Amino acid sequence: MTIPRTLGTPLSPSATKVMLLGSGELGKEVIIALQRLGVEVIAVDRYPNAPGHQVAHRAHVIDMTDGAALSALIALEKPDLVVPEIEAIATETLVALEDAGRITCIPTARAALLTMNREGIRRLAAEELGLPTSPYRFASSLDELEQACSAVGFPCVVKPVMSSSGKGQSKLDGDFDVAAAWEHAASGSRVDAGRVIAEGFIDFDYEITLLTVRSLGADGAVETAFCEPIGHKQVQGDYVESWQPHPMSPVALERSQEIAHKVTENLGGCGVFGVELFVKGDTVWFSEVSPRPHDTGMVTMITQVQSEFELHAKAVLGLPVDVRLRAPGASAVIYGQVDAAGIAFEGVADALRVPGTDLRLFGKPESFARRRMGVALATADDIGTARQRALEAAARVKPVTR
Ligand SMILES: Nc1ncnc2c1ncn2[C@@H]1O[C@H](COP(=O)(O)OP(=O)(O)OP(=O)(O)O)[C@@H](O)[C@H]1O
Ligand SMILES: NCC(=O)N[C@@H]1O[C@H](COP(=O)([O-])[O-])[C@@H](O)[C@H]1O
Ligand SMILES: [Mg+2]
Repeated sequence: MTIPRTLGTPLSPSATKVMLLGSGELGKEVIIALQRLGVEVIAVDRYPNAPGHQVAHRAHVIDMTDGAALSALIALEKPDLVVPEIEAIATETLVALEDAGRITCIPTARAALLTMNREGIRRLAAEELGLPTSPYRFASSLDELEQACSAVGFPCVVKPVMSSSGKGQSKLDGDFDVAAAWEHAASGSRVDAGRVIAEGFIDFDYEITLLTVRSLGADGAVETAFCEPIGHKQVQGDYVESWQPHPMSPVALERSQEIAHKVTENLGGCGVFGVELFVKGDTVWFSEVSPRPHDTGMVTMITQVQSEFELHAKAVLGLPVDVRLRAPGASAVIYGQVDAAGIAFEGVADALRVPGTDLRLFGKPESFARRRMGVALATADDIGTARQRALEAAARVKPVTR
């Protein structure tokens, strides 16, 4: 791992160049944080005018799952750091380039490869690291899925091995649901691997994202820091609300940090990781991990001294980080609600009249009813009030067609 420890001037021969692979709402904020440090940023996504494209020095549109196209773009731009922002990338190409010493991938190319596919990260966590997870089986056909579901038992959750934000995911209450779940998984997979995971349903009290930051200390050794736990609510596998700090028993917090430490240490490198955990009483299960800022972590834009995006930008550049909470707060998602290009947002002023609130509108060129187009943020003295404020602000923003 080679992390640049001096920073140059953008658009000059001394520039420190960072390439984001994926430039959605999360990448946009990482780019803004990097720009503030005078980093030259190259934003890549699968479609033009992605949110991060709009704030970067240069933008490229490629199919990031095409290894040859990815390799050619990296050869053209020669970034000091390659920062994956989504999972659907030709990660084997990243591993090959990193092995050949041609790139430094954040946090590591192996982390990007393992977390792209649920099978990679689940087998690592459960079988190699011995972390507690839901029972699981993998299946590559409807027959295999039927056997997998009866092995893990009902209710269970079926997901494509390659998908995110709940796409292609179903909860099954009995064996009558299996064929529909197989079909749904095929439609929601981001790369058609024809493979799914069946997981036993965990009846948790609550779920959290534990943002875990690996950064370099003064002696050059990697240090691990944990943000306050983020609680969240998911609908159909997609986050709709998050808040920080989520109250936890000392034992559950300690177990969560132990799990997060083990998995992030194994994945290695520097940067922010979003460790997803299910909690019931003092029992904690590992669910999955993003080796990058997490959607539920958008709340940190209002709650923390340094948001998860600033933490990521600093950590990947080998700079010190500060994970302190500033105030309790919450986030609520603003969905597109309409299917149209170039939508407008009414009610923004009304939304910002809710005390303690702020907004992010991502600037996605095309809206879909269930596409995340923005987020409302709120602080308050307690998370209950912060959640109400964020929900109220989000509800006041009305996407309309123009
Ligand atoms: N085994 C399970 N038991 C109970 N609930 C589950 C289980 N698996 C998933 N869920 C619920 O579905 C949500 C989404 O699942 P998961 O994180 O695996 O999907 P994802 O598509 O990777 O989402 P994202 O990319 O947004 O993290 C979880 O946060 C949780 O609320
Ligand atoms: N759970 C992962 C996640 O939230 N990823 C974020 O969503 C964008 C894709 O949005 P889109 O599907 O609307 O283009 C990604 O680029 C990333 O910022
Ligand atoms: Mg998840």
